[in-house]
Amino acid sequence: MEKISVAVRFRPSTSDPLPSDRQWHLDDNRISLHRPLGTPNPTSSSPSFSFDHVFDHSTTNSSVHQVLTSPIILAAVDGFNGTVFAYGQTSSGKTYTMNGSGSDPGIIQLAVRDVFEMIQMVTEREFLIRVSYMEIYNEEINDLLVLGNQKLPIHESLERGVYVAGLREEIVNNTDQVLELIKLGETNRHFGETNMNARSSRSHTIFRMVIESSVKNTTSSGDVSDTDAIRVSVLNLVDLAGSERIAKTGAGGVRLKEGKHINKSLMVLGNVINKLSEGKQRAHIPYRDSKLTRILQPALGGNAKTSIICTVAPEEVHVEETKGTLQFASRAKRITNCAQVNEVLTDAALLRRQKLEIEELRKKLQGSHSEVLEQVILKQRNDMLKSEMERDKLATQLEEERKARETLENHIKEQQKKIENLNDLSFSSGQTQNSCQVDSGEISKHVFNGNNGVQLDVFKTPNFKSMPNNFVMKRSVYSSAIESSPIPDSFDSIADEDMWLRLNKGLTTDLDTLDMTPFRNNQFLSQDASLEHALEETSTEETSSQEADCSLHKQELEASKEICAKLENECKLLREQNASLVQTLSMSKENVELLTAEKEELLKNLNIEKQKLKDLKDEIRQFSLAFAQREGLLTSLYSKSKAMVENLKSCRAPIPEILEC
Ligand SMILES: Nc1ncnc2c1ncn2[C@@H]1O[C@H](COP(=O)(O)OP(=O)(O)OP(=O)(O)O)[C@@H](O)[C@H]1O
Repeated sequence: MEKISVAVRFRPSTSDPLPSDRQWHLDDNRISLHRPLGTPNPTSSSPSFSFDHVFDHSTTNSSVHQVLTSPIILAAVDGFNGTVFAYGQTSSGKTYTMNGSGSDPGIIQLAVRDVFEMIQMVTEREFLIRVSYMEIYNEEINDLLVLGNQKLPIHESLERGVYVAGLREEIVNNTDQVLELIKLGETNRHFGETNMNARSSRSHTIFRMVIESSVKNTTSSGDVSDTDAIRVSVLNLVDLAGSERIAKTGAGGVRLKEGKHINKSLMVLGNVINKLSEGKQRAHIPYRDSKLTRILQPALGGNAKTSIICTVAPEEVHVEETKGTLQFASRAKRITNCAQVNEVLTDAALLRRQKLEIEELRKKLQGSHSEVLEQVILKQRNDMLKSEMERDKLATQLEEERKARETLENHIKEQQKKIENLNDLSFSSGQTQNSCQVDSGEISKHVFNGNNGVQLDVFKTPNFKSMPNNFVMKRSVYSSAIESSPIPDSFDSIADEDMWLRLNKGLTTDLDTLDMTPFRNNQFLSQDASLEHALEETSTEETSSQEADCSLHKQELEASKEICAKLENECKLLREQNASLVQTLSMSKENVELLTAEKEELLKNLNIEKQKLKDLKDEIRQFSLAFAQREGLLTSLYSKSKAMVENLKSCRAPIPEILEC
């Protein structure tokens, strides 16, 4: 952000001051109006003013340029827009300042010379300079370089901003070429004689230089960098028509009409300056109220470095107009512009940058796609591992269940066997009981008969051999009953039952190996029968309990079978899931391969495009150079031809046919 630079320039007086005259006093950069005898005028209507620069009547154009406009020219060569305009009442020296005289070249000439000198010094860039020259006459835009190219419209576009459509732009290569064009433009410009100025500008003129530059030898790597950008800056050098009082200028007819247009457009300029000087954000600035302000819009509060030279007449007769100019200048001083280097991209560079952007986006897209794929694959792998672990766990559970089932089955088998055995035992014990009853009858019969032979039969060891298993069971029950049996009277050679029990407690022994007393034997037999009965009862209880156990185990087995079936189903599902995951994984891999192939193909195409672009750019550069040369030649030929025609006309010599054509 920078303020507009404002200078005030006093032209030399055209008449000697009278003693009664108020006079402008210049002190450094301050201006104040003094009464006769040099005392400052104390009235508030004539305050003192200060500006960036104040030039007195003796200052040359060259000095003004040095101080005020030279920095703007330098900035324009660097790519900043620049505008210098001269503002002031009629006959105050605007045209003199901008166009100069034979001995004192004006700002325009000096600026043109500076531009070419400066671009010579910038060796690392190549420049293309175009110039145009237009006037706003009676609120119409005319091309000063092409006769008849008049009433040009103002257009606006995003790329070019506000521009005059159809305005001729000449490509120029040196100062002389430009000066020739300016001379040509001057001949087409509207001047008129008024009471105030014998050669009064009746139009606002805008001499414009468009300075384009790019870095020489741009990189061939195809990378887009700052070197691909082209700087395009516009330098406007404006000579405004002067505000005038009709009474003073004595204008009438055409001059009056011109004067009205001039004053109106200057008033709009004043309004724009006023609004801008207020510094209100978002305030409406009436740029569109005149063609002048519309064209100068970037220079007024926009993207440009701007200097205003306010020219004033020192004579007492013009004091009010001078005050008005100084007030205008004071307001303009408050305006802030925001200049920046204007860089544009060539079509080729734009295309290249866009291609790169697309490529970057594509890479990002592919990157993100492959990242997503990788994540999917990772997730699938994790899922697969999880399901495998679950499957293993389930398989282990299944195995355990199987083992448990087998154990249960074995247990059940054992239980069943036991039940069968118990059944057998109860059956056998029934038989044994019967046989015992028969034996005891026989015994009693034999005992009562007193038959020794029979006695021998009676003392025969009972036959338990047919149920050895049952005997073990019987023995255990039997042992508990024996604990309370009385001690036998005599032991002799017969083994005592208690002794036997004490000695053989819990052991399976064949009773056939023992000798027993007949009484004891008999007692044993009767005890045995009761024991058999107890045993039968016990085994019935045990059987029923074991049957209950068995049914419980059966239920458990059924439940276990169900769990097994469930687990098998889950296992099957997991296997299926696993298979589908493997399939998805392989599909993802295929996708990745396809994308990689596509990417490679795109890269190949991109390289081909890059090469094409490079070739195209070379062609464009060559064409531009050839075009510039051709334009230069044509312009100089045109200027020369025109000069010859003028010469011939002045000599009244017949015009050669070739030139007439
Ligand atoms: N600084 C100066 N030194 C010498 N002569 C000057 C100076 N300024 C102006 N003059 C002379 O004053 C006269 C009027 O100047 P000029 O035509 O430049 O005024 P102007 O402001 O352009 O007027 P208009 O608005 O009518 O075109 C001219 O003859 C010019 O040579």
